[in-house]
Amino acid sequence: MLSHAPQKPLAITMGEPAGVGPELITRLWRARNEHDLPPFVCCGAVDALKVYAPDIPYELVTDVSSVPLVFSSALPVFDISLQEPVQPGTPSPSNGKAVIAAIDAAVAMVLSGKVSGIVTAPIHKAVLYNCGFDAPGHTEYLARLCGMTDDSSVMMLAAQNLRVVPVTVHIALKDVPRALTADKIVHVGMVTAHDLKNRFGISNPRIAIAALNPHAGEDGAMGIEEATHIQPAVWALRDQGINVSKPLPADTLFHTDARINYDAVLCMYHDQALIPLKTIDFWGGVNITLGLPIIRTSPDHGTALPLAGKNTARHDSMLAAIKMAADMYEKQAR
Ligand SMILES: NC(=O)c1ccc[n+]([C@@H]2O[C@H](COP(=O)([O-])OP(=O)(O)OC[C@H]3O[C@@H](n4cnc5c(N)ncnc54)[C@H](O)[C@@H]3O)[C@@H](O)[C@H]2O)c1
Ligand SMILES: N[C@H](C(=O)O)[C@H](O)COP(=O)(O)O
Repeated sequence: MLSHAPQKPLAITMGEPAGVGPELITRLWRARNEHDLPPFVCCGAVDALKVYAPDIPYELVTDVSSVPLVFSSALPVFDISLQEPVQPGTPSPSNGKAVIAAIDAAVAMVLSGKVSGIVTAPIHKAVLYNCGFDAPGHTEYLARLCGMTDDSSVMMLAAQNLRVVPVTVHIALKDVPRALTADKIVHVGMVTAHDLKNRFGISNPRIAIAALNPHAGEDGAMGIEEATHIQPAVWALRDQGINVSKPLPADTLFHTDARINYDAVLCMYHDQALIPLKTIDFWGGVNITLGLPIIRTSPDHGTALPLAGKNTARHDSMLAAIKMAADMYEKQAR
């Protein structure tokens, strides 16, 4: 790890302590040299980490500037106490506040320039909702912590040869048509084009637009949203110089040859985007929040509660999320 010694660290939030997050963080600290990982600090409860990896050295840090030095010999932890002991696989609502506090701490570190970006381990959303967390997920909560409105950040998931951006995210399917306004599609398209240029180095991003309805509405016979909202958004984005397609039938957008034609697809709802992505590369997929003044990545999987503590959960996606955050920071610093 000497090659990374002077590098600004990343902050990794522990996520749900009863899920697979803490186990993956400790496992990747052990494998830091094998994967040539940049230094990172875990924002979370050292007691949770010890449940999964009692045998590794930990060092509690309050001053993040020590992290690069500590990292080679111990896992640096910005410790946040839990209310209750961790039982792998069984989240405790009493620990919800600590889960949120870990995210708050990591964001404070990145906003003050002490870390280069944040990687978030998965949270158990239903548990957090029950203890007062009123954002749908990290994506919106991070916007709020950055002083922006919830709907200003944009979710993108990236895997090998595919990037998908859901325009509507964590809402019931029945509410999608109402939520899908031309303004929203334009906002998501503008943020996506901007960040593909500035954070991913794609000078003229090609953005495919998925239709909402079968056969892109079949001239109105199978739905009108293409004509009323999606096509007007396409015109508005083109007026801004953004390279977007017309609304395309979603069923033929994701096969191998189709994927060559674009750098990202704007999808109209959560599963239209995430099913192809997680089918093509569940293990390697990374969730990135666009539109923020900070770098944030995350594995594309959730808490996988039944696997927690068994040491069988795969770490590929968490590893890819760490590497992507480091790459994004390097690109930005150039
Ligand atoms: N970024 C996030 O915080 C985030 C992302 C997705 C889901 N979640 C939350 O996670 C919870 C569970 O959601 P879910 O069941 O839909 O998705 P999940 O990803 O936790 O699990 C889906 C399936 O994939 C498997 N899986 C997940 N991660 C794995 C890994 N690392 N290795 C091997 N197998 C793995 C699980 O065992 C399960 O069969 C929900 O509360 C959801 O809100 C959080
Ligand atoms: N929609 C994502 C998924 O299913 O993988 C996930 O819930 C991420 O949400 P946040 O990153 O906003 O927590």
